[in-house]
Amino acid sequence: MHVLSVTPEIFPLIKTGGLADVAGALPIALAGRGVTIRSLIPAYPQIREIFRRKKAVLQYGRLFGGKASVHAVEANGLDLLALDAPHLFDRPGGPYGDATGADWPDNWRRFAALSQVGADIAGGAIAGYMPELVHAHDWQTAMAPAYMRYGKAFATPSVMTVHNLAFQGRFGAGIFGELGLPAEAMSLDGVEYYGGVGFLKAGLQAASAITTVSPTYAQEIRTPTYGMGLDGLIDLRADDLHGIVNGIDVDTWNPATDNNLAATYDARSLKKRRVNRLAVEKHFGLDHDNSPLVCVVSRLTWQKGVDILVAAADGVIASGVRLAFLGAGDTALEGAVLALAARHRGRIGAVIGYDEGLSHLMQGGCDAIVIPSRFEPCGLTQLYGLRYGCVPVVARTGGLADTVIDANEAALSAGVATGFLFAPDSGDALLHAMRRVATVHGNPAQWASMQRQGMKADLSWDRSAERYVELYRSLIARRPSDK
Ligand SMILES: Nc1ncnc2c1ncn2[C@@H]1O[C@H](COP(=O)(O)OP(=O)(O)O[C@H]2O[C@H](CO)[C@@H](O)[C@H](O)[C@H]2O)[C@@H](O)[C@H]1O
Repeated sequence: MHVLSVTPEIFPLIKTGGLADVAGALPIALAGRGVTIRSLIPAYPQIREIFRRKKAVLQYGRLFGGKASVHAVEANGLDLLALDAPHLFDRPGGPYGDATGADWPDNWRRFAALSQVGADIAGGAIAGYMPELVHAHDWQTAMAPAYMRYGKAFATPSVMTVHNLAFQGRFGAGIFGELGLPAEAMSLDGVEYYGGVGFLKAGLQAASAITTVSPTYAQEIRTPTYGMGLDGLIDLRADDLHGIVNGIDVDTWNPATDNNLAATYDARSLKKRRVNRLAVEKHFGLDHDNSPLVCVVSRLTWQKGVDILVAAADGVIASGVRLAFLGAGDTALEGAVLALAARHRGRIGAVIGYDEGLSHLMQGGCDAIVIPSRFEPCGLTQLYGLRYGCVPVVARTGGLADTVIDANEAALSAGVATGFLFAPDSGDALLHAMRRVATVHGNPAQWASMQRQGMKADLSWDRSAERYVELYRSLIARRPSDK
């Protein structure tokens, strides 16, 4: 089975969040199951470096305002098709904005171009390569199914995965003329969205199937509370909606072999985590004591609810817990976290920035990881936490609710608890959960048993990979007229 994945990020080459982890892991997880995935990604500066001398497999005299070409290259075990369009992608800064974090004003053009090329490839634009299905990720590539629908590849099935409904790619109606779509596409069942153009909306409408990254979130987004304006459309497509929980790369995230740790360990040698804890304490300027050390590794945005934790922090510290923050994002939230650390010297530490290695050390050294998200499609950091014996303390929402077993009395006595759940969007509930953390942590045998229980969980891609294969297979088997 040949699948073209169209993605704006792919781990380990370019990552701003969890989408990259998933786009990077799926091709490898599916390779042993008879599915060959090629990934089309923009040639950002760091990607350009790896294909310098490769011949183009596809060329455009003009693609959204400039010359472009597609280059096939293998890197890190991934089969990549890099879209080199220097006028769109060869810029300093991040994939979506400049160094200050401000979005590029032509993002609609950049990601329409990526999607258009995906649809062209689906239509046979690369000699000798004809994908049987296209898999798009989030708004940045959501126009691929739309371009397919109105172009040559109208009969090729497509999957639209929602990693984050909060980013929808909404633009003014004025861009429509430049998208190169037929006039009829500017309609309710096309790309039109509240009078403008909606990229994600267009993808959700056009794709043969929609997936999101956990069963609970798949149900949540059919409701106004979580649907962010798209619930009506998603609910209409409920028969084509699938919730497939993310796996993790259990080789990259393995405490027994992880080079980022001061000491490696496994479920039988949990005591060695102390060495990592000491390293975290040093790095964050925290007191050395036996109180629970709880970390945050997160983008600092409204979604992640870190502001709720900041507001409840005085109470959290009073309950005897220490906090270590690693995150970047909203400037105001970054400032609030730094101010908190200054106010609770020794009890709260903060590093503002993105540091993959440090995130591993924190999972390997902290006692728990707190994730107070307002909504969470799946969440990966709680899965890394489970794998590393860093007990997840999570809001009961989306994928967090699907992957953590709360340490209530019944679960504790049955020995099946793996973490702590609390009602989302509530500082009181969060504080109560932290108090429970402090209590259970005070019983080392019980705590260690929870850690081991989490470490036993199967977090690999095995089961979910099988579900993607089944979905791909069923879509490919459908007649085009059933689409
Ligand atoms: N400052 C920092 N330094 C180092 N590493 C950092 C970091 N901040 C975040 N990370 C890392 O980035 C990734 C974030 O993954 P998440 O699943 O938490 O969220 P994200 O919201 O980006 O992804 C969206 O897509 C994913 C994938 O489908 C869904 O799991 C999720 O719910 C959805 O919101 C993790 O690998 C984490 O370790």
